[in-house]
Amino acid sequence: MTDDVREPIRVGVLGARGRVGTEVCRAVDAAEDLELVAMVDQGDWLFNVSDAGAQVVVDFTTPDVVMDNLHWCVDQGIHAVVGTTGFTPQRFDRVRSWLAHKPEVGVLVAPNFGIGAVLMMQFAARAARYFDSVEIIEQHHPRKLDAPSGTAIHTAKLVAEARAAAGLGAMPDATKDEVPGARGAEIDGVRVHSVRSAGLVAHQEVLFGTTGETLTIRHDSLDRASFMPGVLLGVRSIASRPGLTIGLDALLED
Ligand SMILES: NC(=O)C1=CN([C@@H]2O[C@H](COP(=O)(O)OP(=O)(O)OC[C@H]3O[C@@H](n4cnc5c(N)ncnc54)[C@H](OP(=O)(O)O)[C@@H]3O)[C@@H](O)[C@H]2O)C=CC1
Ligand SMILES: O=C(O)C1=N[C@H](C(=O)O)C[C@H](O)C1
Repeated sequence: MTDDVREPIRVGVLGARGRVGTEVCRAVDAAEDLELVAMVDQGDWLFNVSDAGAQVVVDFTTPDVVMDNLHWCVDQGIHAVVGTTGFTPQRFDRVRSWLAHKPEVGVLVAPNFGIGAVLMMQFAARAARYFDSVEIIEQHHPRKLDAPSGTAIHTAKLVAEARAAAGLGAMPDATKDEVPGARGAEIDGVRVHSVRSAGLVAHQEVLFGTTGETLTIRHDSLDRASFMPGVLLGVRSIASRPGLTIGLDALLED
């Protein structure tokens, strides 16, 4: 009989002193099958991560530094689980080009690691074909750097794809006179409204309307602990998923 005792996965955290990074360090530290080997924040030496033998990096930093971090991880052959926002189709293409030289490396970029948020996006995509109108209202804490949120942008893209596949055209809207910004930002033809207020964490409503009825799909992250089951799932899965994975959806179906 052999003992099936696996070595813990060695994890480095980038953005370790940030709001989410702090929570990630706590969650990794508390997991018996994971070992927190490096905590790196602004001004720290990135090579601490490779020196510590990290197998997986978790990045919750800022949109302006995440690409350099990710490029470094791929070059080092370290898998990456990324929650930082700011990803565009062009950025994803760059990540794919780096991975072409390191086909064994896995990178997961998820706009939202909350399981409820993933379901909210899936439900919104499913509902989209049945409604003439849809608008997204995202609400976040006031220290957030980007607007709209990555989750709102991703939701808008999913909804727009579903509407296009169903042959739906432009949404009804008679607005002629508009104070700039009053109708929100337009992402792939979907209006997105961003609220920033003290007291909030991360919240989103997708509001659908058609003749005589509306449907509101709402998700609330009331605590950053809500992102941790998704982050840990990513950390445990990414080594067996070489290449680029976008969104948590595929991992939830494994
Ligand atoms: N996908 C998801 O589920 C979620 C994604 N997010 C996203 O994660 C990101 C971080 O959010 P949040 O934790 O609230 O932000 P914070 O500003 O609290 O944390 C970011 C941290 O990264 C640090 N940092 C800056 N540059 C570097 C660098 N080069 N190397 C390492 N660390 C660095 C910052 O330091 P300093 O403050 O000194 O600049 C800060 O401590 C955002 O893009 C946010 O939208 C957030 C929640 C969930
Ligand atoms: O900055 C945040 O807080 C969050 N960022 C992500 C986003 O932009 O969608 C995920 C979540 O909304 C929290």
